Amino acid sequence: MTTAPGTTDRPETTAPLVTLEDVGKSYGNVHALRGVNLEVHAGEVTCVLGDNGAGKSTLIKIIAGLHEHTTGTFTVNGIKRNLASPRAAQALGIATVYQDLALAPLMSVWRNFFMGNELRKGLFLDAARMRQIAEEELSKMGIFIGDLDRPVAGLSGGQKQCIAIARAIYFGAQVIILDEPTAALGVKQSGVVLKYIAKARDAGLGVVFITHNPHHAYLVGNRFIVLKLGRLTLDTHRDELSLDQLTAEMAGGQELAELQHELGGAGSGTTTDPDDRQAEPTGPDTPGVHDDGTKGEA
Ligand SMILES: Nc1ncnc2c1ncn2[C@@H]1O[C@H](COP(=O)(O)OP(=O)(O)OP(=O)(O)O)[C@@H](O)[C@H]1O
Repeated sequence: MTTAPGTTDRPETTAPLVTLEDVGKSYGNVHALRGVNLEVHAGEVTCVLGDNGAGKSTLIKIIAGLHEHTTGTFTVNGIKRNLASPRAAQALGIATVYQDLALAPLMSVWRNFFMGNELRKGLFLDAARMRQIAEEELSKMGIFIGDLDRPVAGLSGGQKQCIAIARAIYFGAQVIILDEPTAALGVKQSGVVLKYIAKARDAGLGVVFITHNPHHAYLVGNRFIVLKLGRLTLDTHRDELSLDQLTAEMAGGQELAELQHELGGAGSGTTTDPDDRQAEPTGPDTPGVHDDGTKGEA
């Protein structure tokens, strides 16, 4: 399985590739993001965790050039930006691998690898060169697919994610944003993808890894931010955070504790009447959750 990032060194002497400072985004009167800070450093994985509706997609879309932020500053390589399109983001070395991958299922592996960047020899596609480069690049990343003429539809979800990641790296990404790349995968395939995330990190890219899964995040992450209803509820470095703490944060420690109290009284009928709290058990604290409900040890 993927090894956790080997060092706790923080290469913060290098300037961040991407910085968001106090960034907000509103859709009309819906505040999807407020006051978000985030840094993406070369050779690090920044994990963005959060429940449905937390604002993860909005955050990706700002960095990927799909939406402009409404407040705060967004900086790429030290220059303030408001990216007008995904092409503008790509030109700055920011690549995004979406869940649906934008692969053409019936086309071959090598055609997909070069999709939109085809090599030509005169008027014709230079199929031999594209096939050869795709093979070399995939094997550099330790991805062995066999026959690159086969359509990508026949590949596993993990292999498809890896092709999309390798393609982004080959075409010059410095920052790669991965939108829940393990969400639809089983344990084994998730492991394959996590390995390539670690490889991209070790190759010096700045990786933004969006996920619901704290276990996956903790295997490869250097920095962790948790979003809840558009605000940051956690922003920390790996050496200041245990997996248990990250899991508790994701599970919504306080809410879970409250829910557990409510459900604990289910035998006498579920009620949220505050007067009923007198009947709550006065035994030991809820396992796994501290009084403040956030960073308990399981
Ligand atoms: N185009 C839009 N117009 C209006 N509201 C939007 C739009 N896009 C997102 N929102 C709202 O912004 C908030 C954050 O949504 P967002 O999709 O960024 O969350 P998310 O964390 O990616 O959720 P999920 O994991 O379900 O994709 C939600 O309340 C959502 O309804």
